[in-house]
Amino acid sequence: MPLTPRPDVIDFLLTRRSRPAKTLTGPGPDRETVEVILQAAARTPDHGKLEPWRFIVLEGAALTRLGALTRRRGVEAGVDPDKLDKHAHGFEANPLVIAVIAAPKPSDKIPEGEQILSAGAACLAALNAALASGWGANWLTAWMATDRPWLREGLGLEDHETVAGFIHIGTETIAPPERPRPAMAAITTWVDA
Ligand SMILES: Cc1cc2nc3c(=O)[nH]c(=O)nc-3n(C[C@H](O)[C@H](O)[C@H](O)COP(=O)(O)O)c2cc1C
Repeated sequence: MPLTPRPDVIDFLLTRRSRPAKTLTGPGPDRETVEVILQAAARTPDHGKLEPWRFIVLEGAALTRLGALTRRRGVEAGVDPDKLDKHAHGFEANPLVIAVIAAPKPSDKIPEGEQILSAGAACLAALNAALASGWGANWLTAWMATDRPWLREGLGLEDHETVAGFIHIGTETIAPPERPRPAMAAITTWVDA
């Protein structure tokens, strides 16, 4: 028996569009909504059920603290000052950020690369759940996602952990124009023999 078609979901997937973090403002979603977004993120294909990801929800003073850390550590790390301002501003100006942590587990069977792919899938699921809940959202990384001193001081990550994505969530101020999408024929090969 075929699955029940969900044309509303297909329509969402074919029209979804991130909202740039720099265009988001407060308020952000309430806790109940964030919990639904996290549940959607955790319902992600995960080979071997290792749960190679976890979530850190950042709000209020935590975002102010991470903005200040980004400015301080970025200067130490030699990041371009204009870029640094953009990166810090993303924390300071957005009401809520979910850090999706890639936390690969030791396994003889599941390669670490597959575990990182699963963390990326969790990022997209969180992003799509936020958009589908009516919030502006953007998946960002930048240098902070892999900078050990930033990750240790900012989020208390262990050495094997990195940030697969910072999912910035807030209220949309302007709808972005559509951006060019791939020419499907150029990226698709049909093989029947
Ligand atoms: C892993 C990953 C990291 C990203 N990091 C950044 C980033 O640091 N800065 C940025 O401007 N866009 C970044 N992007 C791009 C945006 O999230 C997004 O692809 C773009 O805004 C268009 O999204 P849309 O296809 O949902 O409209 C990143 C995307 C991915 C998949």
